Amino acid sequence: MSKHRILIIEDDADIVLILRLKLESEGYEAHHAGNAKQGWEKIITGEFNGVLLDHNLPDRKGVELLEQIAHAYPDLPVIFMTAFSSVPLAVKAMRVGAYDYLTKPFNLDEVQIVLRKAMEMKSLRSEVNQIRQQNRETFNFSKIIGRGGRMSELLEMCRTVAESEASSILITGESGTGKNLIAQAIHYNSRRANWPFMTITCTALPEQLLESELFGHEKGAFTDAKERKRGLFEMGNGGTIFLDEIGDLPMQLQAKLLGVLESRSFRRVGSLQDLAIDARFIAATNQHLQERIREKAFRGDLYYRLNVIQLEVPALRDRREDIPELVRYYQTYFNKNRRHPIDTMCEAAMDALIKYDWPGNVRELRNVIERAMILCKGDELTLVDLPRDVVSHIPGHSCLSGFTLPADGIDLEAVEKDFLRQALERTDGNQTKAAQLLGLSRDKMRYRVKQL
Ligand SMILES: Nc1ncnc2c1ncn2[C@@H]1O[C@H](COP(=O)(O)OP(=O)(O)OP(=O)(O)O)[C@@H](O)[C@H]1O
Repeated sequence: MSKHRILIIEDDADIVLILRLKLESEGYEAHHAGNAKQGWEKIITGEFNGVLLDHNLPDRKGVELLEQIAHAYPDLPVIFMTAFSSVPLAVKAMRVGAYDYLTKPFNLDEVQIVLRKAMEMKSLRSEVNQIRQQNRETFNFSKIIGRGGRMSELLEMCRTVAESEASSILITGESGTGKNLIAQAIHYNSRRANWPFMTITCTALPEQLLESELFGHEKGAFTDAKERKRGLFEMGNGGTIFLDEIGDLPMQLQAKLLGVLESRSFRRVGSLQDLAIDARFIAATNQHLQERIREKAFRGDLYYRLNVIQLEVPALRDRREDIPELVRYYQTYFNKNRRHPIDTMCEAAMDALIKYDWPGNVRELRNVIERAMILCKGDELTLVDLPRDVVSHIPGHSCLSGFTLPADGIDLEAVEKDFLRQALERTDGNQTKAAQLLGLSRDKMRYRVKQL
């Protein structure tokens, strides 16, 4: 690991020497500038991890240079040093962007502690920025596949909603249609992107646990509450709270959630103090909430409160035009783990996928492609690589070849040879075209012709 480079901007040679020795003994690479002009020149030409900046420099006040550095290099931690224990000056330095301050005469251990914390903060900050960047890429709208009419309309709406201030959104659609994906894309493309995206599945927990997951609790609020716990509402403050399977939220919690949405505040279980919340709520369900309202299992008022904006994700069978693009997307995706890529799918197999009803929607399609890529022996996905359910709707699926086995059987090798010969005759010996007629890869065709 390379050493952290620290720049000392200080005109007092004794202090520079002491600092230099201390920094070098702690494994830093120490550099020095004797005035503000030199210091600035070094900063713009060298990659520093931190700066120790004195206030009383011969050519300029340190705090002025600090302001300039903080403006141009907001991620560079500057530790401000002043000879006097001047509280107003230290406050000013912190206000204009110092990471911390030291008053002279300082204890060298203190210098080391402050520097170490600054380096940790800098590396955490760059890690956070990297994760944020990755999330923005992963949850970009362009990663949601489907350019057919219904999907592009929906995605357009999602983009608009993401940029808006809409405080509650309801996403409906069958299981596996991509509600989760859409909720995350909305968050990471909104002004809340740098704040948390908190998610909870309302079916996953018994009522009391769910309540404390959402609201948090005070120490002693119930028997198992050994410590104070921050809930999802508190941790997601500033960001987005995604309530998946909202249709299964117990009635009592529905009333409490409605209270939170209306008052924009909540209380930890066992507390009397209201805490303000500024978050966007996205709820998702694969149930017909209006039916649940009729069954008295869901509150109408909560439904209307959540339903300010409703995004309805179509089932895959209602947007079959997107299937080829999704297949290509997942083939490319699963190719990443393979030594020999499988880039194509025969027409008959694609046709079967387009005609299938996809009760599990995109999730099921993804699994089907993943399985097919594992089972496939050639360089193209074919009907035999698809699960029985998916091909069962093809007429005569039990004999995908379209030929029924005669009662007294056949000579399989003779039949195979015969078909190979017929295919080659029909294509004037062109093996590539003959392979296509037989639904074979070129390699398989070549192998069989050799055997013939
Ligand atoms: N349009 C899409 N493009 C690419 N991948 C998608 C798309 N829609 C869904 N997926 C993928 O399908 C899988 C299921 O999606 P997701 O979990 O978002 O569905 P869901 O509607 O929230 O399901 P459930 O109701 O079961 O929670 C995920 O792997 C997701 O990445």
